[in-house]
Amino acid sequence: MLLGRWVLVVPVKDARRGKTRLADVLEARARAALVRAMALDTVEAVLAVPRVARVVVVTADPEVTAGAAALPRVRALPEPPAAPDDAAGWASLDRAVSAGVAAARAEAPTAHVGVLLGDLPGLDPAELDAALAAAEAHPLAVLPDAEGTGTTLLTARAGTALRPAFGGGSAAAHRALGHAELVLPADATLRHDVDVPDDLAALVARGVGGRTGALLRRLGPLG
Ligand SMILES: Nc1nc2c(ncn2[C@@H]2O[C@H](COP(=O)(O)OP(=O)(O)OP(=O)(O)O)[C@@H](O)[C@H]2O)c(=O)[nH]1
Ligand SMILES: C=C(OP(=O)(O)O)C(=O)O
Repeated sequence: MLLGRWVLVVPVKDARRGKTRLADVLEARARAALVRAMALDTVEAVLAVPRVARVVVVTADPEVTAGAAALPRVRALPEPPAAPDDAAGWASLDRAVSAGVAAARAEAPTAHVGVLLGDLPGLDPAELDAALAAAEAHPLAVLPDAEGTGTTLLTARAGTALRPAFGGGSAAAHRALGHAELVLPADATLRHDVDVPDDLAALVARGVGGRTGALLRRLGPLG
């Protein structure tokens, strides 16, 4: 039985290729471990949201797949095959998101669908619950990241098609595609994805827990 009316799609890049913008402060193995820890912490926070019935994780990463599949109400979907235009930029992320949305719609045709990026390890489930409640007022909605340029959450109500346009400037691109902007304070955990070393430092300063917190404590001072 559905707990809520939402299915959330969480895309996670193969950890061995992820978070390249953290390369100055973390070596490759630590970075891959961080991508995995952040992704699974994000999924666990989503599972704690009463409005969310199920989660679809789209990834080519074997450890994220195994970790996600071990969680209740989570389906791990393999990354769709690459296409020639992937090298040009964000096409592979949009393709992964679209595959996840299609799977969500096939599993639960009457559910609303949300896409949440998989690098929000400090996420407060109550904030996501409130944002999804607000999103229910709109056929399509977008929540910009803390800088206001990217997207952390993209939603489509049941029966409304979702066309993703992730990548640089995606908040404006999603608004142009008809997504109503959700308004949350700039310090909302839902707006704070981890992209660059300063984001990681801010996360540590706020006192992140879970797998990500344990890993960062084990790794010691960054850089
Ligand atoms: N499945 C899938 N997820 C992706 C892909 N590209 C990005 N993501 C995920 O989308 C979210 C936002 O991506 P970014 O912030 O650019 O993360 P990233 O690509 O690991 O970081 P950089 O290498 O620093 O650009 C993260 O959860 C990524 O894991 C992709 O091609 N496939
Ligand atoms: C892909 C995106 O994420 P980021 O800005 O975190 O790279 C986006 O915001 O569309």
